[in-house]
Amino acid sequence: MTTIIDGKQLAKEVNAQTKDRVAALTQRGITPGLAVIIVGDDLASAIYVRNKHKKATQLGINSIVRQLPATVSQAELVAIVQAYNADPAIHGILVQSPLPVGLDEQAIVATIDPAKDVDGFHPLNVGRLFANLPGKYPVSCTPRGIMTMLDSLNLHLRGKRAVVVGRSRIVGRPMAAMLINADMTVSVAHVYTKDLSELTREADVLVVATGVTHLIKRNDVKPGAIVIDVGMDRDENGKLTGDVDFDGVFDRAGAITPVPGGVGPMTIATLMQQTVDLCEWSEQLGND
Ligand SMILES: Nc1nc2c(c(=O)[nH]1)N[C@@H](CN(C=O)c1ccc(C(=O)N[C@@H](CCC(=O)O)C(=O)O)cc1)CN2
Repeated sequence: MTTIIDGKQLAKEVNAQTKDRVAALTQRGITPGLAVIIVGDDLASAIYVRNKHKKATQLGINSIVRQLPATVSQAELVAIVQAYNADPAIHGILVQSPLPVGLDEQAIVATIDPAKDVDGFHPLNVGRLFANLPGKYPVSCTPRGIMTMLDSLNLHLRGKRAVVVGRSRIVGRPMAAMLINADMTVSVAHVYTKDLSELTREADVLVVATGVTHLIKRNDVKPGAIVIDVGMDRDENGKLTGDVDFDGVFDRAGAITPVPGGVGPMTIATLMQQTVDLCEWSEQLGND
């Protein structure tokens, strides 16, 4: 029987733990602080940022949302990041992606203090992840949330085959690194990959993050595979759907994430978890 991996329920469990950790910090006179910078008027980004603010506030995190006009200059944006870098009440800083055309997102992310890089996008933290360095550092929230989902299934990942479809900075690349670090044999497919279906059919764990509606169909999936859908696409009726044809794949997979209600809620829960990690690490309170 196929397991539907309930991201909403798992996010609730992660958030409950985060709330307890925030309460313990608050008792010691420390409140985790999160600064979210959003530039321009992209509707989807505005909704995601509102959801982050709402969740952070519910958990007792001090959340600051800095809304900036699309006309803000690169230098002004860098100055704002630097001010949060210097603010001891702020433990996590993120710049909502995408930024309007004309702003250099990579350059701005590189000005975030790596110890406050709650998205795990700073080149230093990306390098640490890819080198599988020991120690405490933030990593990209969506793939970290997916690793939490895989952990919840109590699988034996070592030596199994993983295929990641998509090579984005936010999901595909860090996902591949985390799966390699979990001792899986990992392939990364992308728009130039030939015979995609031949590759995906080998996957014990298939992660799809392409933005192509229903790219993955029943015959692209190995029977019993774990299928993780990171897609957030709109079908012809405007309904939210994923990169995987859920109805076609459902009874062939061993476990599968729905869209909505799968990976998305885990991204925000992991962001909150990581804000508290950064706060604890800065106070040297975190466990190994
Ligand atoms: N700085 C960042 N920018 C972006 C990130 C990120 O991790 N850091 N990820 C995405 C957007 N994102 C968070 O920022 C995000 C997207 C979607 C969801 C989510 O919960 N989706 C719901 C459905 C929501 C809907 O109905 O539209 C779900 O899947 O159930 C959470 C976070 C790009 N930018």
